[in-house]
Parts: sequence; structure tokens; C-alpha cells
Amino acid sequence: MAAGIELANVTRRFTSPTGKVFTAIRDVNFTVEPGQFCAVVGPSGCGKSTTLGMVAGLDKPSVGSVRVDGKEVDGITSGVSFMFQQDALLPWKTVLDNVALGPVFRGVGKKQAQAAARDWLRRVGLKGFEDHHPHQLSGGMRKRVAMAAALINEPSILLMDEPFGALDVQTKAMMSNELLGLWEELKPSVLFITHDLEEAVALADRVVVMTSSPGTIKGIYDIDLPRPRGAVQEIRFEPRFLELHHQIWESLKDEVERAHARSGHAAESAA
Ligand SMILES: Nc1ncnc2c1ncn2[C@@H]1O[C@H](COP(=O)(O)OP(=O)(O)OP(=O)(O)O)[C@@H](O)[C@H]1O
Repeated sequence: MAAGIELANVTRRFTSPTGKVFTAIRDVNFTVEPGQFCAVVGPSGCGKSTTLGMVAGLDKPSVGSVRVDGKEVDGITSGVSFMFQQDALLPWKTVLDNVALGPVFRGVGKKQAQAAARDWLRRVGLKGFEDHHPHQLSGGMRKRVAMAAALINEPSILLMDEPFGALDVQTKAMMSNELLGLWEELKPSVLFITHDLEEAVALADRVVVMTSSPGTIKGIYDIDLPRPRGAVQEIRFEPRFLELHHQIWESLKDEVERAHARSGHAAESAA
């Protein structure tokens, strides 16, 4: 069962070793409905990963509350799977054992876990690669393994931090299509962080735009493109896609420019 996510008046401050207080995100409010695909976009350093970490229970807000399935997050959130830009695969284990890891940790017998892993590898198009090691696979194939390893746990929430950020454009589009297909079958709630607004609009039901640092909510947009979306490469040419993309970009571009100008100043003063 998918779980809803609710951030209410969330502020996160960090204190440096010299005692200087830095506000990473301020007064953040948004919700992800159960089974919804929500993308968060915003310039570099605006607090997207910080937000994700609090939903995962890896970090706590300084002010406000983060709720999952109606309950305040306290410790690692259960029912969560992750996908990051860097693969979290164990290089010394085979592809099959990497995918079977989640069920094994949950106490499922090794044989049963491997049978489930085999099935998931087939679903992500990697039948025949069970005995390979991660370094023997392409970047896209490793992403498929990571996707199988995340989804085999049947998560109620899938947290994704630029999962396809390191892939070339074509592989990224293919992985996006596969992700959408699997999400539509399993329907976990998804919180998907990306720099890429096209990717956000093509995939998500809801796009949250954050301001440059300190991150606040600039706008929340519900994406009314029909489901199933079909190939993400094609949806980008639909008039409604272009309209939504244009509307959200108008909101995002000032923040990107502001963050860029600030990092330029920081580089100048550091020089
Ligand atoms: N543990 C920490 N201690 C101190 N500062 C932190 C910590 N974690 C994050 N920050 C700061 O909070 C701000 C937000 O960081 P975060 O990684 O959440 O941004 P982001 O939007 O995910 O960035 P990017 O898009 O570049 O990955 C940054 O200025 C970062 O340096």
C-alpha cells in the first residue's frame, strides 16, 4: 500500500563547527498523495536532498513536521526504497545477489529471495545477466539492477535523488519509460528529485518548485497529462506538455539565475 507524505512548515538549519547557523530550507509545505508521483525541482543547493533525507528519516527538521502515512517520521521510515545518482550496488556481489539483498535482509530465505530476484531481473530486461558483476554492465544496465533492487521490496514510498542524472539522453529516456511502466504496476508514492524540468513534467503528477537557497516552496503544479504517459520522448512534443513546461520554467528560471549569480559571487570572493 502506498503511503502519503506530508511536510508541514519544515525548516532545517545546520550549525557549522564555528557556531554559524545556516538555513538550508525554510517553511516548506507540500504533500505527496498515496500513489502519487511527485517531482521536486530547484537550483543546486536549494535543499532538495535535505528534504528527501527527512522523508527517509535520515535527518530531522529543526522546526515543523514530516509525516508519512499520517505518522510523524521518527527514525528510519519503513517501507522506503531509494535510488540515487550513484549506484548503491555491491561490486563484489553478482547482479542476482544484489537484487536479492533486500528480501534477504528482511529474513526471506535465500532460495526464495533469489527466485524473486530472478523474476525482477526478467522484468527489467536483464534475464541472462544474473551471474554478472556490476562492473561488467553498462550504466543503463546498472540502473536497471538498481531499479529491480529497489522495487523487489515492494516499497510504499520510492525516494529518487537524480537517479538518471549520470546517463546519456537516450538511456535516460529509456529508463524513464521503464520506471513509469513499473510505477504504474506497483503504484508506490514517489518523491523524485531532479534538475531537469522536462524530466519532471514528463514523469510526475505534481511538480514542486523550490527557490534558491534557503529553499522555500515557489510553486506547486499539478500535471494533468493523461496516464499512461507513453514514451517520454514523444510526450515532450504535446502542446499541453509544452504549455506546462513553459509555465513552470517561468517560475524556476529566476531561481536558477539567482543561484547561478550567487555561486559566481562566491567563486569570485574565494578567488
Ligand atoms: N549535514 C549538513 N551540514 C551542513 N550543511 C549541510 C548539510 N547538508 C546539507 N547542507 C547544506 O544545505 C544546503 C542544501 O543542500 P542539499 O544537498 O539539500 O541541496 P540540493 O538542492 O540537493 O543540491 P544539489 O541539487 O546540488 O544536489 C547546501 O548549502 C548544503 O551545503
